[in-house]
Amino acid sequence: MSLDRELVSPDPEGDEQAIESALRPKRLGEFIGQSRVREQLSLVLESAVRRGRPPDHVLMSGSPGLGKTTLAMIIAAELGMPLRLTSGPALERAGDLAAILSTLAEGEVLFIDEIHRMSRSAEEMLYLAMEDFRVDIVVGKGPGATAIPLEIAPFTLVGATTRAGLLPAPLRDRFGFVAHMDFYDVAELEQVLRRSARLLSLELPDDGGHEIARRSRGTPRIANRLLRRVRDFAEVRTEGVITREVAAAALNLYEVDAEGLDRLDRAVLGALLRKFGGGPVGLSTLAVAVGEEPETVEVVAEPFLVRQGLLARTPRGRVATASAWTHLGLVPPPDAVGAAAQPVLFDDPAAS
Ligand SMILES: Nc1ncnc2c1ncn2[C@@H]1O[C@H](COP(=O)(O)OP(=O)(O)OP(=O)(O)O)[C@@H](O)[C@H]1O
Repeated sequence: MSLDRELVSPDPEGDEQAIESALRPKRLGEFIGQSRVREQLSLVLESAVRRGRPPDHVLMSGSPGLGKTTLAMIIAAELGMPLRLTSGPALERAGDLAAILSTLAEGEVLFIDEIHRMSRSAEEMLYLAMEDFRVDIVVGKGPGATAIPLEIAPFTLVGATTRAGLLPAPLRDRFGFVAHMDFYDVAELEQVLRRSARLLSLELPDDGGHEIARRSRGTPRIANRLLRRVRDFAEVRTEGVITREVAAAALNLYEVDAEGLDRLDRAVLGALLRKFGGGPVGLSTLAVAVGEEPETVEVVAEPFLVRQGLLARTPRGRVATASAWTHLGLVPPPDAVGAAAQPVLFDDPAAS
């Protein structure tokens, strides 16, 4: 079945997950943006194919929805190898990982999403597997425990993390290629949207695409999601064409503002300004104030707010910039961090 038919029949509204996966680019040539990562990766892959050997292990870091899973699938496709998917939280015990590693075929690509959330014992097993293609199976407990070495087939590990800083150095150092995925610019997101609109048979004039792209928080997954919400609006309330006005009206309805900030972003900024006078405030306190987990605030909201120059991470805690005050229609205090000032970008545990 062609991709178009798969998407338009019999029930295209039925399964958003299926649509999202159908919209994934399948080969490196279709992958939009991240030009440096694409070029570097294509060299790594091509030389591996020429040598007939699995390429070095690949680590990808970046915010959620920037295309890490998509790229892992592309790596396997470009190598012509199967892909096995798992995630850090699923590898609670070393045995969970051993069960996967011992059944990998030669050259297979193993993708571990959220690799920073793997258990310590699984992590230690992975060191040996990555380096020597071997695992030690421990039999028995206490002083009588014995490690039985088990050869595994040479494979390529692709790890993805939203928080590269949390990966222990011994693990990070075992990756031969590290790809830092950045937020996409508006023109790149317009390209993503044009491609998705074509696959979904939607009419998306350039001005409509531009309006959705600039509200997509630099993230393809959000661009595709907003496109689906705007499509709903266009189909129900208008003739179906996604003009700039239609896109703006739909996104206002879904509480995505002109800069792309959503409810969580505005809640974080609102709490920072109204409850803490613009900061500095620690991450955990801020998270409690908005009723979210610290990790959600830190991984989902903050990177975009920092990039937009609305929030700064400082050694003393999170601070709102002057632009944050104006964005929420408030008057910045005279000592607010200037919007032009460079935010201090580092994570200080003392500030959390
Ligand atoms: N470069 C790209 N070009 C076109 N579409 C893309 C690109 N990157 C991502 N997408 C789209 O965005 C969606 C999300 O991508 P993906 O699931 O790979 O992100 P992710 O970084 O793995 O996110 P998470 O870490 O939250 O799982 C995909 O369905 C895909 O269609």
